[in-house]
Amino acid sequence: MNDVLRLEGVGKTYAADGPSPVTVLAGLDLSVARGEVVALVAPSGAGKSTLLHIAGLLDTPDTGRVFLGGRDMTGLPDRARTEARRRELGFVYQFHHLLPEFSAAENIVLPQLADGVSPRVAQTRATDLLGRVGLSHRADHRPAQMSGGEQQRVAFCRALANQPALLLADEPTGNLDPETSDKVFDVLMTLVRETGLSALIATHNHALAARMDRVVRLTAA
Ligand SMILES: Nc1ncnc2c1ncn2[C@@H]1O[C@H](COP(=O)(O)OP(=O)(O)OP(=O)(O)O)[C@@H](O)[C@H]1O
Repeated sequence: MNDVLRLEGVGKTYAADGPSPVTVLAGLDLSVARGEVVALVAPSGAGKSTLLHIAGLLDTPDTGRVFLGGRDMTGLPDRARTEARRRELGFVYQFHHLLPEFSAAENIVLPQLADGVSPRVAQTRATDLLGRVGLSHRADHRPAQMSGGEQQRVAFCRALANQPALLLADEPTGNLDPETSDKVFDVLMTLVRETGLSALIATHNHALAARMDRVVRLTAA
């Protein structure tokens, strides 16, 4: 079994016990193979964020199962889910969410220290990643001293610093102008390919989606 992520028959209904329940996902099957980059394309409201939250172990489905690296995550206690999330997943969002009072390098180092990586190894990884995204010269800059595209490139480095098995990205270049978005997306794809990472990347941009290995379209449940 070579899937990094597998969702089997996943369903989610909000306020299932309320007067007007909203079924967002119903019987959804989805998998990401090792080394595969999958685009998730969905009209607004179709459940893209809900799906990424479930895949990212931040939310639980009402029905179905979630496997990470072949291991069934369904029904695991919160602590085990948090542990799996930290060890196996990297997240990138539309906004960078970098810590404003720390430099680019520190933003990449700190989460690693929290995960028990030694300061020397954490610093080496940060230096390597910043070099890969062309930001060696910005290592000591704080987020406010960088452009939007640069901030997002640092966020990519942070997501990869713990060497996750799977990257989950929600509109990773969605807040950038089209030209910058294309360039920054190139950087992300190069980084993903060079590291052999598997990824599930949500985007509204069909041209970007077409550059991934496979496109999964989500329709309203
Ligand atoms: N906590 C909640 N309680 C009730 N309904 C919710 C909740 N969260 C989301 N929904 C509803 O579920 C549907 C899907 O939400 P979701 O955020 O997954 O959509 P999305 O596809 O990510 O949309 P967008 O691309 O616009 O961000 C929406 O109709 C939303 O109103």
